Amino acid sequence: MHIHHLSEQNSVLNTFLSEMRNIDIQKDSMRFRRNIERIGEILGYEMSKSFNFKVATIQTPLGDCVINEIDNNIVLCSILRAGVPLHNGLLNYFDTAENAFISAYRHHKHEPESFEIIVEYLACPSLENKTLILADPMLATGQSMLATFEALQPFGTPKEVHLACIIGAQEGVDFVENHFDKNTHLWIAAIDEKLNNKGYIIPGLGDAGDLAFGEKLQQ
Ligand SMILES: O=P(O)(O)OC[C@H]1O[C@H](OP(=O)(O)OP(=O)(O)O)[C@H](O)[C@@H]1O
Ligand SMILES: O=c1cc[nH]c(=O)[nH]1
Ligand SMILES: [Mg+2]
Repeated sequence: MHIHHLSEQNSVLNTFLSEMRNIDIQKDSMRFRRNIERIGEILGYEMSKSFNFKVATIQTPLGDCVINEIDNNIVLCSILRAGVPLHNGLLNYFDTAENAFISAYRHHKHEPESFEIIVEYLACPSLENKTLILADPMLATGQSMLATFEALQPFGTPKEVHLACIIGAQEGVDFVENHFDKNTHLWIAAIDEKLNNKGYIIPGLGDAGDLAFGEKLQQ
């Protein structure tokens, strides 16, 4: 797996990450969503450098201009709920991408420490020979990412796969590295130390879906 750990290099990305983690600033859900979206834009920009480009000639008002254009057919798939603002950020830059949505949520069974991943909703175009971007801000155990990828198998074989995340636990990064093809790219803003016994990333930021959209009742 090609791991691109973006906060290894200092940039304005650190400001957005810091605001998302900050227990006071993260209470502003509009800013929290906007920071996810802004990081989505940064992930998209960095990812685009690995795409294929083709030479094209466009006309300006003053003459012909030869430029390199992205030559990938992109399908952007995000995992509900917290993936929605990340999806929007990526779509701000890949504005002609096709789109897929999938629900994958943790269903806590009897003990709070144990959960299973439930996939219920899936809307997806053909993935055959396309560039698939799987977007989810949090990569904790990595199980949602893998469950999503497996649920997408009937829609075709993508030419390349990119995982777009904001914060991952080292354990989740290792998990996707072990379960995805070695040519897969992981674009991730920060890699944190560990998971706690409820599967939350430490230090992480808390529950990204709840911070973005409010707390939900457990089913
Ligand atoms: O790597 P994993 O251990 O699978 O955990 C990561 C998942 O947890 C979060 O979603 P959550 O289940 O909280 O749903 P939500 O976005 O609706 O809050 C997050 O957005 C990922 O989808
Ligand atoms: O730390 C975590 C783990 C999973 N999902 C979140 O939103 N946060
Ligand atoms: Mg959540």
